[in-house]
This record gives sequence, C-alpha cells and structure tokens, in this order.
Amino acid sequence: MSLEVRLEGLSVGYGAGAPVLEPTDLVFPAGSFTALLGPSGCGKSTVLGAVAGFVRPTAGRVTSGSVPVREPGPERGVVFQHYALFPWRTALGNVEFALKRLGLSRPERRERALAALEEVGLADGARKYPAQLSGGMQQRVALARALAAEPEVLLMDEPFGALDALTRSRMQELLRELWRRRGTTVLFVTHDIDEALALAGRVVVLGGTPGRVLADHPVPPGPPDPSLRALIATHLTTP
Ligand SMILES: Nc1ncnc2c1ncn2[C@@H]1O[C@H](COP(=O)(O)OP(=O)(O)OP(=O)(O)O)[C@@H](O)[C@H]1O
Repeated sequence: MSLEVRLEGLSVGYGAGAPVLEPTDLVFPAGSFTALLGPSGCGKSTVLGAVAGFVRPTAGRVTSGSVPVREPGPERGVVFQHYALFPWRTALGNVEFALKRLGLSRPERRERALAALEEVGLADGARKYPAQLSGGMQQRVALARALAAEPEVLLMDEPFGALDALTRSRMQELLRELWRRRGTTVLFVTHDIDEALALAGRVVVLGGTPGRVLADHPVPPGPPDPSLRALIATHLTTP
C-alpha cells in the first residue's frame, strides 16, 4: 500500500524568521522513490518535516493521499540519521514500543515487531540492546521500527549518513529490496549525489536561500548514467 504525497505552494519559516522554503509545488506519486538532494541548509529536512507533520507550513499545504497533513501519523514512517533508539529497551522492545499507538494487542505487537526485524535481517539481534549493536544494526532497528507500522509513505532523512561506506551500500541495497517488495512511497533526503542516483527513480534538487527546486530529473533504471550525474552536479554548484 502506498499514498501520493503532494506539496501545494508549501512555504515554511521558523518562528518570526524569513521563509526558508519558497512556495513549492511537488507531487510524489504513490509508490515512487524520490531523492531530495541539495547542500546543507537548503530546506531538505524542512520539506520532510512538513510531510511528516513535525513542521507547520507558513503557507500552502501538504497532502498525503489527498488528506491534508496536520500532525504525524502512522501512515507516514520516519527514519532519521540518528537512530533515536531507547537504550534501555532491546531491539525488539524498541520496535514494539513504536507500535503501541496503533492500538494493537501485545501478541500482535510482538508478531509484527519480530517480522519487521526479520525483514531487515536482524532476527538474531532482536534481544540485544542498542549498545550491543553496530551503527548499521541500529539503523536496521530504526528501519524495522518504521516498517512495523506498515506505513504507506516512508520519510528518510540522511538515514545512512553516519555509516561507513560498506555498511551504507548494504543498507542501500536492503532499502531498494524493501521498496521493491512493499511499494511504499519513499522520500529520501541526502546530500550525496551518488546515493541519490543509486537509490531513487527521481532526483529533486533543492538549493538557494530560501530553498527552492532547482531541478527535477527522472533516473532511468540500470547502471548510473555519468551524463545525468554531471548534469545534476551542475545544479548543485548553482549559487
Ligand atoms: N527549528 C528550526 N528553527 C529555526 N531555523 C531552522 C530550524 N530548522 C531549520 N532551520 C533553518 O532552516 C533552513 C533549512 O534547514 P533544513 O534543516 O531544512 O536544511 P537541510 O537542507 O535539511 O540541511 P542539512 O543538510 O544540513 O540537514 C536553515 O537555514 C536552517 O538553519
């Protein structure tokens, strides 16, 4: 299951400050995988936060499956760079805890949490505490926690930014595999052009102050296309 996400004239400012995002229109079709790419401070996390329901629009709106987003909801799962796991709960406990707000029974929570940990390849680590897990494993727990709620939209903010290169590429493969299997709509924030091209079917480049869409490219399937990479790189250097 997946939902279309739509930004309609979305603009965001924090407090009384100037807008950090110019009015932006974007449609992310149900089941699509889009990378939001851009330099630090261009508003990528702000867009993601608005879709997640953490950040209020100053103008315009976000809809998820035609329903205006007003607050966080279980149909929109979020994974951050910092895993934000409870250190006193096991991997299983962390995933189960996230399911509490869904109103599931205890056995249902356990079953779903175990299935999600298995899906991310962490069935063996279910009873371990975060401190006993590597960074990649902790990020698998965070991914399982998001997936266990069976979201229709998955919002990922530089989720692999803190991982070493090998773990990162394994996590990218896992994410592609999960996306192929589940067909969830994915919005993936990164400032790494190669990560964007490896993962997504579309790359939206944000930049400028306030942030705006500088380019929007489909990514053809198959091996990375050097000319597309070069083209996207030119947008990244635009002031
Ligand atoms: N809570 C906040 N209060 C005030 N200003 C904020 C807040 N969050 C973000 N900003 C500002 O909004 C602008 C966009 O920030 P945002 O985090 O969305 O950019 P980003 O592209 O995701 O950056 P990065 O890649 O560094 O995470 C920046 O100028 C930032 O300082």
